[in-house]
Amino acid sequence: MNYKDYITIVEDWPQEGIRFKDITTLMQNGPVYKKAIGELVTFAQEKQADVIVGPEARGFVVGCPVATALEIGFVPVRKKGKLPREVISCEYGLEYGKDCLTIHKDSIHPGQRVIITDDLLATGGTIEATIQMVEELGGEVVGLAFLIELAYLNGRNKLTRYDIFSLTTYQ
Ligand SMILES: O=P(O)(O)OC[C@H]1O[C@H](OP(=O)(O)OP(=O)(O)O)[C@H](O)[C@@H]1O
Ligand SMILES: Nc1ncnc2[nH]cnc12
Repeated sequence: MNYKDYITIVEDWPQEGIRFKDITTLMQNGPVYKKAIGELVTFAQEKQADVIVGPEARGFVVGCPVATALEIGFVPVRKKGKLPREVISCEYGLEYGKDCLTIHKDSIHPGQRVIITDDLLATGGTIEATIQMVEELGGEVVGLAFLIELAYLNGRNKLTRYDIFSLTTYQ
């Protein structure tokens, strides 16, 4: 399966110079979406994940189906001001801008094996911030799983301690 056939590249969006990888066209194709999620499920299963963590918003469309397939929990990481109970937070930089992520303080139990999922690894800022919060709560990050990796932004270099799985890579 060549997943790139189902991902749409949008030039100069959301700003000039960015080649945006739009996964909505992949998600619209039921069998392809299912196959993509299935590959991430296999990775999470091999890693014996206890819980899946995913950052808003596209991390949800990847992480939630993986969690339900494995019958394990899903923990949302959200942008500041969205989670209703006590949180810890972490600032991070993006390919286009910067932001602050949060996670509920009681969402991860010490020693839990955590897989972090997202649609795309770019600079690695989002995942680095997510890892920092999961580890602060005592979780063990046993793997990182993506649909897409943008190799030219070198996100991997920030994440050398972790096992990374990506379905398709753009050079
Ligand atoms: O590796 P990085 O440089 O951190 O970039 C990758 C992140 O950027 C995008 O999310 P975005 O913050 O645009 O939010 P969205 O999912 O709500 O669209 C994408 O879904 C990843 O989470
Ligand atoms: N080029 C890109 N396409 C889609 N999502 C992104 N998130 C960060 N960079 C991105």
